[in-house]
Amino acid sequence: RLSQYGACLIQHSSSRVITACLDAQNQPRAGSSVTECVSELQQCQSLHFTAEHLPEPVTGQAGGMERPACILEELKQFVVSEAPPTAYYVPDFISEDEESYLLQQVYRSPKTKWTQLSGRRLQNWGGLPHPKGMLGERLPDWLQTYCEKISSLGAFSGKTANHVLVNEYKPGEGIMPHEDGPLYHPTVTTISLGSHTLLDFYTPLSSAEGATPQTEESRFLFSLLVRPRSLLILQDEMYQRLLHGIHGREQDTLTKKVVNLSAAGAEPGEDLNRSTRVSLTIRHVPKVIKTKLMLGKR
Ligand SMILES: O=C(O)CCC(=O)C(=O)O
Ligand SMILES: [Fe+2]
Repeated sequence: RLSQYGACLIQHSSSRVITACLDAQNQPRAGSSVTECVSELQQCQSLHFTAEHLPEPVTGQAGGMERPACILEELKQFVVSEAPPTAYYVPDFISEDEESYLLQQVYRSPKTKWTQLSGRRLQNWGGLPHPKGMLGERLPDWLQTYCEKISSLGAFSGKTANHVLVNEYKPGEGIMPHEDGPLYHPTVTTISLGSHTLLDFYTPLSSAEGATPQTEESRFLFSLLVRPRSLLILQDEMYQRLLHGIHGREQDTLTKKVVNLSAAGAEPGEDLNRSTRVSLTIRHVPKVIKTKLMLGKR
């Protein structure tokens, strides 16, 4: 379907919806043309079609006013309404069997895939994001499957995720407050394995001159409880403005500052002991330099 804005919405037989020429909020990007939409759709790694497959653009009053459905429709029930726009928390996104399988694959990877950092270790899959473009590397099937599954929810506006960071945190380990930055489509999706954690959110450092020095404590806003097997999706302000981090603790006491307690099936006052948590951070890097090895494949 083509709206008057030139946004494409393709409904697959499998009920997967793919869009092009939409912005991060899934609103039609003003002025996008049919040619642009076709070219964006062709870049969609899971799709192969040409302009012939597209219907004639809808013009005139009658059909023209209609807006394409938001592709995150089925996710709306999972919005964390107490957080700024937009966080989706999906408990039990994967089964226990899938969790064991994914952990098995993570620990089966060659030792050389791990990079030890202070406070965690990580595996990088898909290539190293770079301002000039990422030298794309084919993802292993066990990650590709989940990239496709999450992308089919519309998390990346019709694009398919092509980059995965695997982080491993032992109890007491964490990650400093940071932004994920501009090399990614502004959506981050995370599957948690093995243990819960609290993801903490912070206001950015004020750049105002003469502002009183801000501490991490004064910039802290709230936390999200992420349970094993859950999926977390962050976009809009949650991605673009706030910083996120994980405090290195061995135990978490849940307070009202954890804004998704009920969705995560927890109560204020509860204590949770951390064990080893492995997270899959799944994102889309728009700028990719295709290598010979990738051409003709995905
Ligand atoms: O482990 C997590 O959930 C967060 C990881 C993260 O923030 C990152 O890799 O950028
Ligand atoms: Fe991050």
